[in-house]
Amino acid sequence: MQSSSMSLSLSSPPSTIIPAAVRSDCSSTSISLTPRSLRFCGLKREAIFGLNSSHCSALRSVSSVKQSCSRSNSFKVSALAAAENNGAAKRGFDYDLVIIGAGVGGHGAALHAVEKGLKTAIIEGDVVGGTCVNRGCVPSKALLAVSGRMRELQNEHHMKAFGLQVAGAGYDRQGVADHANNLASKIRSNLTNSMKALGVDILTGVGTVLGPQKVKYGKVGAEESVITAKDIIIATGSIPLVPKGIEVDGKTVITSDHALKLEFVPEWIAIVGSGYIGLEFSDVYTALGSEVTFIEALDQLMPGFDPEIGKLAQRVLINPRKIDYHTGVFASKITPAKDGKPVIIELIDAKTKEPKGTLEVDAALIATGRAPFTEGLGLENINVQTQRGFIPVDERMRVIDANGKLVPHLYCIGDANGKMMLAHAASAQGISVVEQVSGKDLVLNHSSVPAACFTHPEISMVGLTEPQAREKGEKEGFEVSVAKTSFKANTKALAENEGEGLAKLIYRPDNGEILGVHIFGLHAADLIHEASNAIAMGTCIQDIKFAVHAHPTLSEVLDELFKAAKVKVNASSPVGEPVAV
Ligand SMILES: Cc1cc2nc3c(=O)[nH]c(=O)nc-3n(C[C@H](O)[C@H](O)[C@H](O)COP(=O)(O)OP(=O)(O)OC[C@H]3O[C@@H](n4cnc5c(N)ncnc54)[C@H](O)[C@@H]3O)c2cc1C
Ligand SMILES: NC(=O)c1ccc[n+]([C@@H]2O[C@H](COP(=O)([O-])OP(=O)(O)OC[C@H]3O[C@@H](n4cnc5c(N)ncnc54)[C@H](O)[C@@H]3O)[C@@H](O)[C@H]2O)c1
Repeated sequence: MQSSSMSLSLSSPPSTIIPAAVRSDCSSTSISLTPRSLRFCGLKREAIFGLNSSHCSALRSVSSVKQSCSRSNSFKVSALAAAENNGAAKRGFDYDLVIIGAGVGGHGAALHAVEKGLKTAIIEGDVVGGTCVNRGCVPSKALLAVSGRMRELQNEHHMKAFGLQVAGAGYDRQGVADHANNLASKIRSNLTNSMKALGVDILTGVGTVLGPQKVKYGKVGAEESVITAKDIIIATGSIPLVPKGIEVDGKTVITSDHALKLEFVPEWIAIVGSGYIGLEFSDVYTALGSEVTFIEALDQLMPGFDPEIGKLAQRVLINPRKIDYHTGVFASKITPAKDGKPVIIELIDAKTKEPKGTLEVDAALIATGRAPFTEGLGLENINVQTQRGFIPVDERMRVIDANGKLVPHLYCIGDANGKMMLAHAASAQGISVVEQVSGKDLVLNHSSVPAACFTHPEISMVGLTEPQAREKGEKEGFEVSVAKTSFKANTKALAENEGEGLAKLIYRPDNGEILGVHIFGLHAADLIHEASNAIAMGTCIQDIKFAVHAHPTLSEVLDELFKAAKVKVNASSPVGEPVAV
């Protein structure tokens, strides 16, 4: 069984390297560069790609915004030129770049490749958009948008506090399901059209790596075509992981693939796993009237989150809702409902494996993690062995073979490499590969990649949890401090009657380096980017605390947070050689 340990905490962040081109672009300059000016100057891509504190000083000087902006214009020109002549690959290959898998990772890589002037093809064996668009982020966020509104309309106390009267809220299940499905279709065609418009060749069928720089594609059993490419990216994603002993019938025992279709709303549903998928669906189901029972193998709910944030989330998202839970237990056997009998779940103690009783429920959602999808990829043709199912890669997403050697010109991004199973991480990894094959060494700093759980309220995070930071501090010999601010003191949150929330900063008091930020509260998923961008750009607390925030906004929660940190007087910024973060 694949464990669910493919969570954020286990990914090993690579060393961060300042790209040579950025170093030299920045060194001849004299004006101050803010995040906003970076964005206007076409440097954003480099900026978000993990420049850490050591790069503060390099980025603080750029010759002139005007000069840099003309650089940005020339990027645009080259993108247009590339779209017009996506027909001439270099050095006798059919393509400069072939991507296998048109999920968000493949899509992000394809668009960037065209911008860089690469003749690009993408091979898709199913539908464009992959998990995120068709069976993941997009439809789930449509359901969560509905659950957020239902929750609000049903909360009489909340409405009364505004002076509002609502006569009772109801929903049409098919209407809700249609909203999710329509959104997925819309985003899928947006993605397809964006690639077509830029001249990416979309090839249909299963892609198989035949050898270095050679791929075949086509329908299994039908005629297949062979193409060559200077570089190949594998972006084949993942599928739901169903532990042994669990029988999924797609009706009463389901995975997220089925749940997103919302074919029925059970009165009582057991959710196996209290990670991202479990939590988000508990928000949806309880808002639509279901009772939920969590079954979680570890000793606490939401084990992947910072423990303090997890505790608060439990107080707000679990305890007051129609949710109960069993922790420290495995669902060892699940039998779907049949012949008038309910779904039967057999529980065992996660440590001793002793039986822990049986549950009878209307439905069970299996949310125990995701397994990488590498079937039919032909990894044996290039001597690559998966590790726990994942394709092994180095920090530059270069594929490593069974002998520990790099496979030339072969990369793997997104869920299939298991570094960070998030849509934006897949896309960012793809962009970093395209930069590399275009001659710029750009390594994604995974510690700067934010994550969010879209419950009501939301949870977001970037970097290390407090226990992880303390462990690192102990090992490397630095002190760790924590600062916190509450949403209760924020005018905008109070105006919205949403004062329940906490932001937590984990940092080094000796030099002001931000190690992690965790937020629970209204719009936490949007608020986290100030912190993640600060980590990516190496902005230290002693600098960011002077940034100005509009009043009254939720962003003032972070303003207060950075101001609450106690960085030692005369702390030197962690400037120096590029370091691993
Ligand atoms: C319910 C749910 C909600 C989620 N919500 C979020 C969220 O809110 N935010 C977030 O960041 N992430 C979220 N995720 C995770 C996110 O969906 C994934 O991290 C992301 O889709 C990974 O992208 P990818 O490109 O690596 O793979 P995928 O999106 O899985 O795409 C892989 C593509 O490759 C194709 N393929 C596979 N093998 C082959 C082959 N041999 N030849 C040709 N094509 C092939 C597949 O058909 C698929 O289209 C969610 C996931 C789920 C399940
Ligand atoms: N908002 C988002 O960004 C978002 C939303 C949904 C999914 N995702 C991505 O999808 C991936 C999969 O999500 P997920 O929630 O399935 O996985 P997860 O790894 O987040 O959580 C799985 C949970 O299941 C528990 N578990 C595993 N096996 C079990 C068993 N047999 N019995 C009981 N409990 C068990 C684990 O301890 C863990 O708490 C995640 O890695 C996440 O990155 C992201």
